[in-house]
Amino acid sequence: MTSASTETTFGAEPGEAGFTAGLGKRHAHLFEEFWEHPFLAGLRDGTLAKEKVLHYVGQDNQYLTAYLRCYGLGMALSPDRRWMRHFHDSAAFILDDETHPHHVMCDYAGVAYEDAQVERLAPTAQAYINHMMAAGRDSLGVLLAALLPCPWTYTWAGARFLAEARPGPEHPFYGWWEFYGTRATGGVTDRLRVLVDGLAEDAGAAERARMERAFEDSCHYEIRFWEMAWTLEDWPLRPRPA
Ligand SMILES: Cc1ncc(CN)c(N)n1
Repeated sequence: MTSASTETTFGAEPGEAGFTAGLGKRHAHLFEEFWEHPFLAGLRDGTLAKEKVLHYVGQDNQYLTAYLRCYGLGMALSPDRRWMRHFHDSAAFILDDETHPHHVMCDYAGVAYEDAQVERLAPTAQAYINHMMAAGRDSLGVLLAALLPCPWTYTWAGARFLAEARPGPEHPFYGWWEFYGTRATGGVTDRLRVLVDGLAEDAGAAERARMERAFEDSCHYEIRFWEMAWTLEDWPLRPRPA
């Protein structure tokens, strides 16, 4: 990508005819599946079992740590300082702001944030992380396409729930929905979409196809991440004969 096109892709709104708009249309069914998953339904109606919430928080903290490492890969692939500024600011958002939804969940479960942390990754969280890290060994476009469903699915669901249900502060997960559903957090998705659109414009057909596959796989992983928390997924061993 040239620095001239970098200039035009920072800070704008994603276009309706851009690459990511097409991704959103072609993979809309995955967003719906994400929305309908019982874990997210439980976040909507406030009935989630506390142990599922805590399983999610422990795994998600590790996931976001790995996501930050992917920003490090992005930093290494950055063609100029504007891109570096993007990764720097995005990392600060995760480190300083995105701990808030986890605190909301820990309050719900009545457990201190520090006590909700785990070291061992569940299979699905590990697989999602491996997928993002592999994308970081491809190109900046493939990396960012793999990273895009993370903010996009959550901010899309957050805005939808706030608009449809208008939850109040008495809702047990109000702070979680409020965080992901506000326009400020939605801006994270918009900025990333603009960057991916710019990279896709400059990419050849083969790279664009890898970008789409990386995006689609991450959408699947987002749904599986709910499933991991819902089923308390671990590394089970089959019972061995005595
Ligand atoms: C797995 C996952 N995906 C997305 C988000 C929202 N950034 C998150 N916290 N965790």
